[in-house]
Amino acid sequence: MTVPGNLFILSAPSGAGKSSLIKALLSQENSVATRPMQVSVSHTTRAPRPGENNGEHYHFVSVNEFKKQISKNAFYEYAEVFDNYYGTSEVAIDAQLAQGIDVFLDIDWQGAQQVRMKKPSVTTIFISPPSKQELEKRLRNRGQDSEEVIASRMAQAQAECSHYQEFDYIIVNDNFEQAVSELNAIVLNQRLKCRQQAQTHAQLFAELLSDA
Ligand SMILES: Nc1nc2c(ncn2[C@@H]2O[C@H](COP(=O)(O)OP(=O)(O)O)[C@@H](O)[C@H]2O)c(=O)[nH]1
Ligand SMILES: Nc1ncnc2c1ncn2[C@@H]1O[C@H](COP(=O)(O)OP(=O)(O)O)[C@@H](O)[C@H]1O
Repeated sequence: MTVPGNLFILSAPSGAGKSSLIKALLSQENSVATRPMQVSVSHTTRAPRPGENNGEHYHFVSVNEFKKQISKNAFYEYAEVFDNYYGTSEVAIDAQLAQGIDVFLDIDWQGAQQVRMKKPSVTTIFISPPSKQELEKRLRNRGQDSEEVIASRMAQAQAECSHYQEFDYIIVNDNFEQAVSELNAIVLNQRLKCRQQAQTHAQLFAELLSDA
C-alpha cells in the first residue's frame, strides 16, 4: 500500500525567496533519491515573465477560463493576489498525494487559510525576509519587475507578513544555505512522526510484534 504524501505550504512576501528555497530543496532531495517531492503548479491569470514556461512555472490561463474552473469547483483553493487570480488544482494535488509524493504549495496567506480548513494535517511554513530593506533589494536584483510593480509588492508584503502567526513554522531566509537546511529539517520532522513511520514501516512492526 502506498503511504500518502505530505502536504506543505510555503507562504512569504514576494521576493523573500520561496521559489529559490523550494527549488534547492527539490534538487537536493533528488540527488539523495529519498521520498519523491514535487512543487504544485498553480493556475494564474497573470502574464508570464520572461523565462517562465506554461505548465512548468504556472498554467497561464485567461480570466474567463479561470472563472470557468471556479464554477466547476476545480480549485483546492484560489485567491486574488496583485489583481490576478491564482489557484491550486484539486485533481492534480490529490493525484500527487495518492502516489506518495510530498507536495509543496507556494501560495499566499489567503490560500493557506483555505487549505488549513480543508486539510488540518497540512504543514505551513512562513518564509520571512531578514529585513524590509533586503526584501526590496532582492526584488530589484531579480530584475523582473518595474519600479511601479516593486512598490506595489512592497506594500503587499506588509499584508502578507501580518499573518505570520498563523503558520506552524517560520524560516528567516537570511543565509540561504541555513534556510535550506531549516526547510529540510521541517520536512524530515514531518516524515519521522509516529503515524507516518508506522505506515511506512508497517511490515517491520508486524514482524517485531509477531510471535514467530
Ligand atoms: N492562493 C494562491 N496563491 C498563489 C498561488 N500561486 C501563487 N500564489 C501566490 O501569489 C503571489 C504572487 O506570485 P507570483 O506572481 O509568482 O510572484 P512572486 O511571488 O514574486 O514569484 C505569491 O505570494 C504566491 O505565493 C495559488 O495557487 N494560490
Ligand atoms: N538568502 C538569500 N540571500 C540573497 N538572495 C536571495 C536569498 N534567497 C533568495 N534570494 C534571491 O532573491 C530573489 C527573490 O527570490 P525568489 O525565490 O524569486 O522569491 P519568491 O519566490 O519568494 O518571490 C531572487 O533573485 C533570489 O535569487
